[in-house]
Amino acid sequence: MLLFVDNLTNVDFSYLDPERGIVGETWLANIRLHGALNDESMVCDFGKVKKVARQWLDTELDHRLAVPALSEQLNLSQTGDTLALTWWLKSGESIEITCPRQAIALVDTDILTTESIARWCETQLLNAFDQPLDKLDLDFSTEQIDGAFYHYSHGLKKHKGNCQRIAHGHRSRIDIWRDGVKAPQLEHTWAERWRDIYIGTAEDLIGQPHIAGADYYDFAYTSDQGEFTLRLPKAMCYLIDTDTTVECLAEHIAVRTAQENPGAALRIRAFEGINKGAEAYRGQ
Ligand SMILES: Nc1nc2c(c(=O)[nH]1)N=C([C@H](O)[C@H](O)COP(=O)(O)OP(=O)(O)OP(=O)(O)O)CN2
Repeated sequence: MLLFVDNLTNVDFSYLDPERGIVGETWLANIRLHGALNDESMVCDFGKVKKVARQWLDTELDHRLAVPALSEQLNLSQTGDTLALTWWLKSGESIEITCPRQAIALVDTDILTTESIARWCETQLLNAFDQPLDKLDLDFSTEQIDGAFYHYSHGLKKHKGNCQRIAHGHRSRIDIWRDGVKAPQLEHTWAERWRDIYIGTAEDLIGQPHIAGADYYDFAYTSDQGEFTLRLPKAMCYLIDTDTTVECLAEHIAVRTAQENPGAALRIRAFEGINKGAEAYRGQ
């Protein structure tokens, strides 16, 4: 018998890609369990399926940076609870991160895709259920977005929860109205500006080294979970003067769009992942 739960949960995280760098993602998880009926005539109680699978995904993938542990482009070392990694990009540039172990999902594959991450999750999720199952399938899908969206990564050092991790991210829709009319051109400007971007807070910038012909930004902060550092090519970053909560991002988009469109009445609706976000206004 096959049991399914669609839209089980969504995971907001980032992953390392050889060309795109750090990619912020929001994926919807769907699960299928194969097994015999128990004495309640169920493969597994839906309540238990949701609780076990959501808890595992929330702990092991959500708000982490997923790293392909078997890739030749990765150098990884662990000292105590601190992981240090260098990710070599196809361009020859690199990304360097040090952070607490809990901020990273080490996926035993050489390339990260929806499929390879799903297979990794399936193996471990099967063990998370304290009952025999013949098979467990997981698949990830993305939100259907007709208009513009961007993938961004960030870290909120003041957040008490897992958003303090320096490189977790989101796939987020952006809606903009100019003088009361939907403005796809302005939305696409932001989608392009924030395509696969790391949005950094200027006060977390501790250096701007020039290494082997490339310009980098160094970010660092200490938060409740420990010390975080991140070095990445300047071209993969966008600096803002505030924290990077979605409230601040909506406000930033409003300010810059107003500067670029003097006199326009603007309504900015910025999402963080799926179904949530913040609005900011100018000239209304
Ligand atoms: N008002 C705000 N609250 C939070 C913000 C924010 O910008 N403004 N940001 C975050 C984090 O960036 C986090 O990544 C948000 O992810 P989310 O998965 O939605 O957070 P939760 O864990 O609270 O939600 P789940 O439904 O459990 O996934 C947090 N808050």
